[in-house]
Amino acid sequence: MTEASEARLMGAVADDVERAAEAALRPKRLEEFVGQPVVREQLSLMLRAAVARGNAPDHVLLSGPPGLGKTTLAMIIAAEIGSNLRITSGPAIQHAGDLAAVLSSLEEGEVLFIDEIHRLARPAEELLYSAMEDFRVDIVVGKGPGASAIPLALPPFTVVGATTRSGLLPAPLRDRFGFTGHMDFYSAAELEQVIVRSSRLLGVGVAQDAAAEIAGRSRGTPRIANRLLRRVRDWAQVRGDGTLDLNAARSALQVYEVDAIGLDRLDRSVLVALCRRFGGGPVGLTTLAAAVGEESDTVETVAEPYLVREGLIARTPRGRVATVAAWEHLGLTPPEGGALLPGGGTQLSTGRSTDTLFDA
Ligand SMILES: Nc1ncnc2c1ncn2[C@@H]1O[C@H](COP(=O)(O)OP(=O)(O)OP(=O)(O)O)[C@@H](O)[C@H]1O
Repeated sequence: MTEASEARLMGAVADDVERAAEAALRPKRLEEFVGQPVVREQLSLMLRAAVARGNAPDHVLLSGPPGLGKTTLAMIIAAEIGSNLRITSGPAIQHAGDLAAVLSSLEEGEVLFIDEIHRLARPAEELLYSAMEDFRVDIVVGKGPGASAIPLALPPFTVVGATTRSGLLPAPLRDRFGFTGHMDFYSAAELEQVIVRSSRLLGVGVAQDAAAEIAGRSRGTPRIANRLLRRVRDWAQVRGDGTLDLNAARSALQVYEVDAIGLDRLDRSVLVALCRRFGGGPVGLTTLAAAVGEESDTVETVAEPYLVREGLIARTPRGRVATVAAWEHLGLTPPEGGALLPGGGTQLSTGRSTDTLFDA
């Protein structure tokens, strides 16, 4: 085995370990789900009403950045209505036939979770329209002029779609969801609750100030909060006395290069490239992503929403721009008369939902 393939294999094993660790920490019921009070209340009402009527609930669309709990909520929806969850994703369905196979195997009342639904291939997306609206699909048999469509009735079921890019969903698909939940970044207090709950499940105690420290550096994201908690636990076990205290939290986060406001390597390399290489911008997303050696999609969906929310960068019609706060965060002096937004861009850091940012 070459070094590169060995490294890939190790990466895949590490991913599996992380996924298993994540799965163990997922809340199973709505009442255990921390934060997102609006989505939680709306969903709770809808699910209870559907259960009381004995119907499959309306289709649900969940939108927001990665790691905020969309998959977890899909699992909770199935659990709350006492049904099965079937999981697939937009990129996994390349042909309408793939989707037809999934749909025709659904049983009454099941929940079909389609992750990254904005990445469904167009023919599959069109097939989904009739499946969602009329619980029917037309299976096309043969090709060319001799092709015919055989209608197939489906039992009632519920689609839960998840997307990091709701702006990319075509209107006819978006309209077929009876409920849309916009997931926002979590507050530090909510993340603290997530961390305390997870540490209980991991069988370790975490000091309140350590939980607050981890929460403050988790980029508003429970997945990151749980991941950092596990790294702090590693540090405490290997270099400390096993106690998850403030010293362990700070030391571990330093080792893992998570800075005081939670920016990680990718976030910082985006900021550094923007300020140092492009003089603060404006610069196009593709150029910026190439400069940090990442896919545009990764920069746009993983790094950017949080940097925008923190008022460190702004999206303008001419490209991405570093704000005064970004230069200050990197310990650099902003250029005189550069393309900086007034007020360090802080006007973008308040009151805007993540969805607006994505759709901007
Ligand atoms: N509200 C919450 N309360 C407690 N833990 C949560 C909550 N939301 C998410 N988590 C934890 O964060 C992890 C990531 O959540 P999940 O996989 O549901 O995110 P996602 O939005 O589906 O991400 P992606 O879009 O990347 O698939 C899960 O392991 C879960 O334990």
